[in-house]
Amino acid sequence: MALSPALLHSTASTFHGQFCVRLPSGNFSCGRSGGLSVKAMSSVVLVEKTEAEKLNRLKTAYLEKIVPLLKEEFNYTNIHQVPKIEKVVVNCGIGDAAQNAKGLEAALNDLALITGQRPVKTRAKKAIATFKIREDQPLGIAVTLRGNVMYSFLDRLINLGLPRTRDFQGVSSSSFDGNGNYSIGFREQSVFPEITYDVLGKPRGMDVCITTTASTDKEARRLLALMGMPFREDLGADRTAISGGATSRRRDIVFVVNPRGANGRTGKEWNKLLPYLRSRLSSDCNICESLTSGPCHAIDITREAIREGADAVIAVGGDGTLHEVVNGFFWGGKPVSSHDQAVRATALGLIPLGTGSDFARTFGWKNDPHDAIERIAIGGRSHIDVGVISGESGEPHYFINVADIHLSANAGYYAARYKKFGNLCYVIGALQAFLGHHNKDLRIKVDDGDWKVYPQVTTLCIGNGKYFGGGMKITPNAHPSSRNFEVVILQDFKWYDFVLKLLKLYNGTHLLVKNVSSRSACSIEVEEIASSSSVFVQSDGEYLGFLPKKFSILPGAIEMIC
Ligand SMILES: Nc1ncnc2c1ncn2[C@@H]1O[C@H](COP(=O)(O)OP(=O)(O)OP(=O)(O)O)[C@@H](O)[C@H]1O
Repeated sequence: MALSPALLHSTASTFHGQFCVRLPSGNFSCGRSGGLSVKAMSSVVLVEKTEAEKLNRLKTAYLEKIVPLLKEEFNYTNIHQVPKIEKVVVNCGIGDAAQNAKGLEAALNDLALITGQRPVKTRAKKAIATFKIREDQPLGIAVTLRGNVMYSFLDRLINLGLPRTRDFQGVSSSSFDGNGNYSIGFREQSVFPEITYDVLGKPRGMDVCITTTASTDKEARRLLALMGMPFREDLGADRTAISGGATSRRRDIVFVVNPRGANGRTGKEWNKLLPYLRSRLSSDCNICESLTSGPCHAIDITREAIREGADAVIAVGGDGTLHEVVNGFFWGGKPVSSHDQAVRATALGLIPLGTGSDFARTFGWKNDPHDAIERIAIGGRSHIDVGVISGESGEPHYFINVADIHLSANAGYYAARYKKFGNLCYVIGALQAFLGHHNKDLRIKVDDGDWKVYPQVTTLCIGNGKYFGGGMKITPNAHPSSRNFEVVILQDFKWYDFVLKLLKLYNGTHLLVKNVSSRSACSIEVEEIASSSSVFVQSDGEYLGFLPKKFSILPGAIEMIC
């Protein structure tokens, strides 16, 4: 089951959503500036208009962070398909309402204090003599919340009410109604800080029904979990800090740092970044820093971290470091798993600090490590696809961004020698690769189709991500959560074609150019027609040997911190 980190964190002391309430008696209960202001004067409760119009922080988190996450996770094509909370109905049954007018009034005031909106009385539809109920007799109270008042209530319910519940073990995932609506019952309303003991009348239970626009319970559960709803299953297996102080667990995060990345810049940037990273993450996370000692060391560090049950392994460096960390997620053709079956799957994270850092570009991530740290702090996860390459012999090899064959692979090989020139290294590498380059006839089999001959192939790229070569948008329609690759083949290109079409290659409009073809595929096999063992293959910018090779997609193989 996908586990669900909350996107908001708060404790009672840091919470800013409390109401400022004037009680019927004329006393004020505690409130803060910045919270939603509610007046409860002589039985009339009003949310001040200016306050009600302010954007609630849960609503902001929903719009800015949760909507994109859900859109990607459930592959919604339209923003209107993303589920949202439509309304929250809070109701409270009062059996003795007819005999106890004061009790009814007290319950009305309590619910008004908690929700910020005046409840209505719910009445009997018909008389039942056995229970001494007359028609139209008040039996309870209810309030329907929408908009900002609803978000404000939900925020306090999740971050204050639930964690203050006695012996709280998390809420049940089975209380969905099959149509994406969720209900929770409370034994006492005193879990809300607005109800002080001297104000508290008779302890009363209440039911909260959350109506969402989700069409399935799974989507609704994910929506609520991202809002911070502490589901019991997540608490059991989750090492993530769930919002609300009482239930927080610390995450173990392993940072795999390549100090030699970007010609040594990664190591220097990392040292500057560490104090900020510690101050931002150490309240919720155990931070483990692991510097690589040489090529392939990141693979071993990652495997070890996953076996030890790390919540996330973060690659700090370029695409080469990310590539090694991704390979560390697998061993002997299978995913590596933790010794402890109860912990959630280890997520992959990235602080892009390399020369090209092309994988990050697919997600539109800026080259700002502070943004990356923020993503790690929030901890939102998405399943992403991974490519697997198998050859004639040896272990399968994994890639996350782009695998490519022939000219571009040669260019990458040469570019590695000129990393000190930054992104210019790819241009120098490409020029050098052209010296002595010959286009090759290749035989290609896509998915379960027939083998076909592609004459004069200059380069063939298999994209899980969109970019390579320091920002060249080579497979513009690829996306790591699409469950397939985009394969782009350039045929019969001369060196001057690259010069003339360079701009198109960088901005991703080259697919319309003559001798360029593109298609999606879940697997592709490539071999030379006249075997010369000279057609070079690289994956994520790393050397991988020669053809023949088979490339297959592993849909949703890794959870990535996005
Ligand atoms: N301690 C180390 N000393 C030397 N090389 C290392 C060390 N640790 C890792 N490496 C190697 O450095 C290579 C390049 O690292 P990385 O991808 O992080 O930087 P980059 O090449 O500058 O960035 P990009 O790949 O995004 O262009 C990797 O292939 C990795 O094997």
